[in-house]
Amino acid sequence: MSAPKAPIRVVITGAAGQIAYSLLYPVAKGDVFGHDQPIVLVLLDIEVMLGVLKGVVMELVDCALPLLREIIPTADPNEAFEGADVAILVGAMPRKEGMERKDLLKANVKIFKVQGEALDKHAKKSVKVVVVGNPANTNAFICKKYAPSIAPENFTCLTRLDQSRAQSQVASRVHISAQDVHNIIIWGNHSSTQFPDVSHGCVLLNGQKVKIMDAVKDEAWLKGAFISTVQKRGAEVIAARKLSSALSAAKAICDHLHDWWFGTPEGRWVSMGVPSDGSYGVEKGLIFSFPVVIKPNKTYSIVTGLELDAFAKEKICATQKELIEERDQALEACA
Ligand SMILES: NC(=O)c1ccc[n+]([C@@H]2O[C@H](COP(=O)([O-])OP(=O)(O)OC[C@H]3O[C@@H](n4cnc5c(N)ncnc54)[C@H](O)[C@@H]3O)[C@@H](O)[C@H]2O)c1
Ligand SMILES: O=C(O)CC[C@H](O)C(=O)O
Repeated sequence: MSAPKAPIRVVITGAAGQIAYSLLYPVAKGDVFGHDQPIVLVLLDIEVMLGVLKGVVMELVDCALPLLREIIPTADPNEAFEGADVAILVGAMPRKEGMERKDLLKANVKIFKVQGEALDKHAKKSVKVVVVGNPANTNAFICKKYAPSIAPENFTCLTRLDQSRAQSQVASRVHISAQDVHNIIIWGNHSSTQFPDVSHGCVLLNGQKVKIMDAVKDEAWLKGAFISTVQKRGAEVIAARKLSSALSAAKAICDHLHDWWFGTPEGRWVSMGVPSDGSYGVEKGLIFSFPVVIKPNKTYSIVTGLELDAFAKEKICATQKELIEERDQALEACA
C-alpha cells in the first residue's frame, strides 16, 4: 500500500459568497483533486463577511468529510496564500442588472493586484491559480503582473462555463448527451465578445465521430443564434435570477481544475484563459481563452495549427481588441 498523500492547501476567495457555496462541497469531498488527496481549505473573504463565513465553516465541519484536514477562515490575503498549492480566486463583485462592465472592472481589478502581490510573497512557486471574478481574463492578467516570481503559465481564468454552455446547446440540438460533444473552442474574453467555435468539434453519434457542422446541419444557427446564446448566457441568467450564475460556475471551476490536475484525454482539448504565447496572432501576455491539452504532469499547451477561416479570424480579432482595451483600463486603475 502506498503512503497517504500530504494535504494540499487550497485557497478559495469570496468564500462567503454564492459561487463558493456551491464549490466548497465538491472540492472538500475530493471530486476535484482526487478521492485520496487530503485538503486544507483556506477561506478568504472580507472582514465584514467573517460572521457569514463562520456559518459556512460550521456547515463544512458538519459534513464530516474524511479528506478535509483543516479549515482556515481569514480576511488577510497574506495569511491566506501562505504555502498555497491552488488558488481559486472567486471573490469580487458580480455584475447586477443595469451595471456596466466598466464599473465592475474598476471595482474589481484592484483586488487582484493585492492578491497577486500576496501570492508572489507567500504562495508556493508551483501554485495553480484560476481567476473566476469578473472581468476574469483581465483580473488574471493583473494578478499575474503583480506576482512576477511565479511562472506566468500558472495564472489562468475560467472560460469552462462558456464551453459547457456551448456543449449543452449543441447536445440539445442533436438530442445527445453533453458529454458526447467534443472539442468546441471558446476563444478570447469571458464576455459577450467571446467566440464559441464549433468548426473543429465533433459529436459521438452511435459511437461514430461526426463533425458538429454535419450533425447539426444548420450553419445559420451555428453562426448566429448559437454564438449569441452562449455569449449572452451569463446576462440572461442575471436577468432571470437577479443574481449571477453560481451553481454552473462552481461546476465549471471543478472541471477546469480537475483537468489541470489530471490531464485531458487523448485527442481532446478544453478551453482555458491562459497567457498568450502569440499563437493565432494574439498579443503575447494577454490572458486569452484558447484550446489547450493538458498532460498528467499538470502542464498544458495551447493547441496550435488549427485552420481559421475569415469568419473566425474576425471574431478572434474583435475579442482581442476588447481584451486590449480592458487591459489598458486595468493598468490605469492599478497605477
Ligand atoms: N468566469 C466565470 O465564468 C464566472 C461565472 C459566474 C460568476 N463570475 C464572477 O464571479 C464573481 C463572484 O460571484 P458570486 O456570485 O460568488 O458573488 P457573491 O457576491 O455572491 O460573492 C462574492 C464574495 O466575494 C467577497 N469578496 C469581495 N471582495 C473580496 C476580496 N477583496 N477578497 C476576498 N473576498 C472578497 C464578497 O464579500 C462575497 O462574499 C463575480 O465577479 C462574478 O461576476 C464569473
Ligand atoms: O456579468 C456577466 O455578464 C456574467 C456573469 C458570469 O460571468 C456568467 O458568465 O454567468
